[in-house]
Amino acid sequence: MSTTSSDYDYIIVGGGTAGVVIASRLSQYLPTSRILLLEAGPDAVNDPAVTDPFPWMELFMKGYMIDYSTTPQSYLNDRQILNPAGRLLSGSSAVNVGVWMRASSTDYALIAQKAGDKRFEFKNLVKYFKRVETFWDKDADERYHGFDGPIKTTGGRKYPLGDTILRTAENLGHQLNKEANKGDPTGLIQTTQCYNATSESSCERQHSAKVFDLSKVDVRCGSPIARILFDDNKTATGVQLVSGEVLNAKKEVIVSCGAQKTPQVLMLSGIGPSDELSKNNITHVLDSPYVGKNLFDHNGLTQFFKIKHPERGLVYPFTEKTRKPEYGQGISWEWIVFNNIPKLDLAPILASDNELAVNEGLHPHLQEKRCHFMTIPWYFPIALTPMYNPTIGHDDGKHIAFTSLHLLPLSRGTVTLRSADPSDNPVIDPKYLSTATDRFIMHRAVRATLSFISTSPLAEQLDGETPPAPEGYSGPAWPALTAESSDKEVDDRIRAFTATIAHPMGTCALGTVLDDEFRVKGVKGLRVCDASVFPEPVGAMPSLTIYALAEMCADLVAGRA
Ligand SMILES: Cc1cc2nc3c(=O)[nH]c(=O)nc-3n(C[C@H](O)[C@H](O)[C@H](O)COP(=O)(O)OP(=O)(O)OC[C@H]3O[C@@H](n4cnc5c(N)ncnc54)[C@H](O)[C@@H]3O)c2cc1C
Repeated sequence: MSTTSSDYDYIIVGGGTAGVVIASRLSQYLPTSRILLLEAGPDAVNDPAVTDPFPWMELFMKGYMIDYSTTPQSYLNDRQILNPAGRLLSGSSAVNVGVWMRASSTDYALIAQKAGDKRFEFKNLVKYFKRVETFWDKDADERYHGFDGPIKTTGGRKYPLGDTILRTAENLGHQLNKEANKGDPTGLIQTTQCYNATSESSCERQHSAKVFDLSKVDVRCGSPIARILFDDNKTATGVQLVSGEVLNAKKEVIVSCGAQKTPQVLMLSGIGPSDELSKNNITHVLDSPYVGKNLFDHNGLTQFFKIKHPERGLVYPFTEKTRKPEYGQGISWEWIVFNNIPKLDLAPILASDNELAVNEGLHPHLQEKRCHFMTIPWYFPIALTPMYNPTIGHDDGKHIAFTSLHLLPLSRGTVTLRSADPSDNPVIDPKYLSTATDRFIMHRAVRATLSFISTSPLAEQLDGETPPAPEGYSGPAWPALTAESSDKEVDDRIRAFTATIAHPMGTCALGTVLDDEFRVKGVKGLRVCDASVFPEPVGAMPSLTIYALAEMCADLVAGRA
C-alpha cells in the first residue's frame, strides 16, 4: 500500500488532558512512527486567559470552555446543571482549578478489581504519578513524589486565616495529614496546585500542551472528528473529520475526547448499545451495551459566610490586586478536609439502597481509608454555584466560602445521543443524588461545613451565612443555614443549589467497554483513555489520576509496560 500524507501510524482523537500526554509520549517512545493529534477546539496554549489561572469568565467568553448542561435532575428540583469542560488544545486541563491530588488506595483497589488488573492499584500507579510531576516541596518523600516531571506544582502558602482553619479542624478531631499522597488522604491536608511559580507571588497554569512536548506530533486543531472508520474485520482504520476528510491510522486510533464526548464518538462510529444505534439509524459495528452508561460526577454545595473584621484583610481572592508573597502562588485556599462517615451511620443507608455486602461489612463504602466527602474552605466567595448571590463578587473581601463536596457517588447516569449529527452535544443525564446514600452523604457534608463554621476559633471570626439570593428569584428568602438548622432546611438548600464541580467520569469503563489495556473490547486497533475509563469514582480531584492513566496507556501502546 502506498503511503500518503493522510496516513499515520497512530491517530489520537481529542487533544485534551490525556490525549496530549499519549501523543507526546508516543512520539518520544516510538520516534519513527507518524503520530497525529486531532483537537476540536483552538490552539490557545499561550493565551494569557489560559496561562493565568484566574480569569474563568474569559474562558467561557472566548469559547475555550463549553457547557454540557445536564437534563433536568429530578433530585435537584428539576434543574439543568451547568457542566463545563475545556474545548481547546489541553482540554479541561487548560480551564480547571488546578488542584493536584491523589485519592485513597482503597479507591484504586476497587478500580483495579473492576478493571481486572492490579496495574491500577495505588502502589502500581505511583511510578506514573511521579513521572508526571515536579513536586513543589523538595523535602517531600521521594518514594511518593516526582521532582523532574513536566507538571510543576505549588503549595505551602500562609494565609492570615490559615492557622485558624488548622486549629478549627483539629478541634473537630481532624488530624493534620502531612503526606496525603501515599494512599491515605484522610484528615486535613495542605493543597497543592498544578501551577508554575513565576515569582514569589505569581504563577502560570500547567496544562497538558503547555508542558508536554508535541514537537514531533502532527497537531491539528479545529478538527473535530465525526467518526472512527472500520474495515470488515472490525479493525479501526482511521477517522473521518466533520469536514468529510479521511485520515488513516495504520496501527491504532486512541480516543481521548473526555467523559461526555468519547461515548458519543464511539456511538456515532457504530459502537454502543444496539437500541441507541438503531434509534439514530447508525450502522452497527458492535453492540457494546455499556458505552455511555455508568456516568458519575462530584456534586458540591458552596456557601458564603461573612467575615466579622473584613478591614483586617483576612480574605481575598488571589488576583492582580491582592497578590502578596506570603500568599504564595495559586488560588486562595490552603486546606482541604477529607472526611469519612462512620460505618455504623452509613451501613443502614446503604442497605436501604439494596447495596450488596453491607451486612458483612464488605461494601466498598465501608472499607478503611475511603473518604466520602470533602470540606473545602476558600478565602474568597468562589462561585461554584452559578447565580448563587450575584451581589457578592470575588473581590468583595467580606466573605469566605465553603464547598461541601460529595466524592463517592453511587448514582449512575447516562450519555446518549441527541442525534446522529456529530456537531450536536450528547444528552447528559448524571441522575445526580438519585440514591438515598448519595443524598445522605451530601447532607452529612453540609452538616460538616456547618459544624466547621460554628467551631472555635473560626466561629469567632465569622458572622453567619449570607444565604443565596439568585438574580430574578422572587420566592421567599432563603434562611441562613447554621448548625441548628433543621434537616429540611439543609435538604431544601441541597436540592436548590447543589452543582457539579465538573468531574464527569465512567462512560466507557475499564472492565465493561474496555479491557485492562484500554482496548475497546470486540474490535481491533482502538483504545480509549481519558476520564471516561473509570469504572468507579476516585474520591479526589481526578486530573492527576487521568495524567497517570495516560502515561500508562502510552507505555502499553509502546510495549513498555
Ligand atoms: C471548570 C473545571 C474545574 C476543574 N477543576 C479540577 C481541579 O481543580 N483538579 C482536578 O484534578 N480536576 C479538575 N477538573 C477536572 C479535570 O480537569 C478533568 O477531569 C480532566 O481534565 C479531563 O481530562 P480528559 O482527558 O478526560 O478530557 P479533556 O481534558 O476535557 O479533553 C477532551 C478533549 O477532546 C476534545 N474533543 C471532544 N470531542 C472531540 C472530537 N469529536 N474531535 C476532536 N476532539 C474532540 C475536546 O475539545 C477536549 O480538548 C476540573 C474540570 C473543569 C471543567
